[in-house]
Amino acid sequence: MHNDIEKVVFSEEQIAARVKELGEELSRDYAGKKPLVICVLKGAFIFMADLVKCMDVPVELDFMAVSSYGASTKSSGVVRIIKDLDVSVEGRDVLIVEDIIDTGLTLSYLIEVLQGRKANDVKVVTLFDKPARRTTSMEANYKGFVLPDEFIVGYGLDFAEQYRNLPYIGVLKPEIYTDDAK
Ligand SMILES: O=P(O)(O)OC[C@H]1O[C@H](OP(=O)(O)OP(=O)(O)O)[C@H](O)[C@@H]1O
Ligand code: HPA
Ligand SMILES: [Mg+2]
Repeated sequence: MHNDIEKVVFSEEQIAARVKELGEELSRDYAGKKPLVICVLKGAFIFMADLVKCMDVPVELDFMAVSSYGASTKSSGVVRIIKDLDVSVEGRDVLIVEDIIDTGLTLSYLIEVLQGRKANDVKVVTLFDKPARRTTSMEANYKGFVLPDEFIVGYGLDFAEQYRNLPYIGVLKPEIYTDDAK
């Protein structure tokens, strides 16, 4: 285990098992369709890679980068598009892949943008959901795990751009956070 980690919340094996279940559910629901699967960078990159390997339908992939957290554990409340999609979503069945829904600001912004671009259907799959911190009415269509109000890292999720490569989900030791801990 990494020295900065206080405890492991989900092991690599627990995550893999849940991702497989989500992939199977999505394969059933998208049977006969060709969804445009959108990865919300950077946090969702590992989840997206593992999830689409468990989806047994033809998928097209694209990537979008949005950011609201910077080097803090709290959302700035301002969502910025850093990298836009390469393809048009008009008339497409879009599946947004997120690592985590916290305040819901990132996703409510993204959904509004994609609906404004006339997607046929916009659904959301998130690996983690922290409903206690919601400031919007955002609800995912598919979710992996529901979490208490704890800042997590690993499996794509960062604190100040670190720890994304940990294969498990963990909570950092309190001394790792600087000014905005808890
Ligand atoms: O529901 P919210 O409060 O909006 O928080 C969730 C979003 O915040 C994180 O991204 P971040 O903006 O930190 O960028 P990153 O994916 O590059 O880490 C996370 O990956 C989600 O996209
Ligand atoms: O718990 C979290 N960890 C990492 N990034 C995040 N962005 C929102 N919530 C989190
Ligand atoms: Mg992040």
